Amino acid sequence: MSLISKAPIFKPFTLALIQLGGISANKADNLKHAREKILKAATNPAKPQVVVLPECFNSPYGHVHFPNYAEDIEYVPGKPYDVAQSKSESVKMLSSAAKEAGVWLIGGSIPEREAVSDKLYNTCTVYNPQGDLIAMHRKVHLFDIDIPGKITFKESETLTGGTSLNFFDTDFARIGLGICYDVRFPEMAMIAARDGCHMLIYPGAFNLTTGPLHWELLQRGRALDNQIYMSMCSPARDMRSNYHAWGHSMVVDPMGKVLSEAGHDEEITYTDIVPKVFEETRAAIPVTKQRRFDVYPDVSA
Ligand SMILES: O=C(O)CCC(=O)C(=O)O
Repeated sequence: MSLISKAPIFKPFTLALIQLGGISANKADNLKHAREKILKAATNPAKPQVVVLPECFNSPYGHVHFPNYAEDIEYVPGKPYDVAQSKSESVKMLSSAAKEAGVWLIGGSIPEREAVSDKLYNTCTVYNPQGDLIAMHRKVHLFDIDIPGKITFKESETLTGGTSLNFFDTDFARIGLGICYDVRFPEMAMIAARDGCHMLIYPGAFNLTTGPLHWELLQRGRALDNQIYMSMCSPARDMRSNYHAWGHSMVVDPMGKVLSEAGHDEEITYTDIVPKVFEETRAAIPVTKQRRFDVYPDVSA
């Protein structure tokens, strides 16, 4: 018997992705700018219920920066969290912005330092419209790649990978969390879908080598494999910074159709998420009921 609680009934909602620009070495400026954009998104006539920030929104992206920007969050899943006592200035800002905006807020990601172990993580925190911190995801798969002559990146120089898969329930959907490179691991998305998630939302920051080839393909793949909504939110591209993000924040429906795509500058996109497409896709192409676990020896139902 599954220990996972029953997912909420899927109802329509609107999703805002903040493709944040101007991320600098000044954390206070980054937090101020992110806050302004959250409030701007929430007051748009589209009236989004969920607002998302990109990966590493409060610091420049790079393993050398993580130790200098890391914050102590001390969130224990399932336990109430007292934001007023938090040592994290980013958590305080995100909580107050979610409350003021009255939205569910997926707070991109920030470098986190776990005080007890002194380990660093790339961490996403989630807030309800009352400003409570209600979920957290530490990037599980670290971005360690080496494409000769193009890009070498090694998050594991300073970061540790998370050890849990995470989702949260709103009053209109169950939403699974991941961060950027996590999208390359179909097992993670498959487990989230089988745990009842209606949508996956991953803050991310692809680059100019893998972005053009893989950003859309991976999201459409995860969406179609699992007949689920999928979205990734990137920072805007800044050619003056050391890391050039791909941009193109995106939402894909369960048929694999791209519903919205940003360019590469700062922009907020608004997308309506409609349960009908989720239900119709699963009824028309019933792969979720046709799996042959009897012939997949390494995977169990
Ligand atoms: O997988 C990729 O190509 C990019 C991943 C990435 O940028 C990240 O994990 O931050």
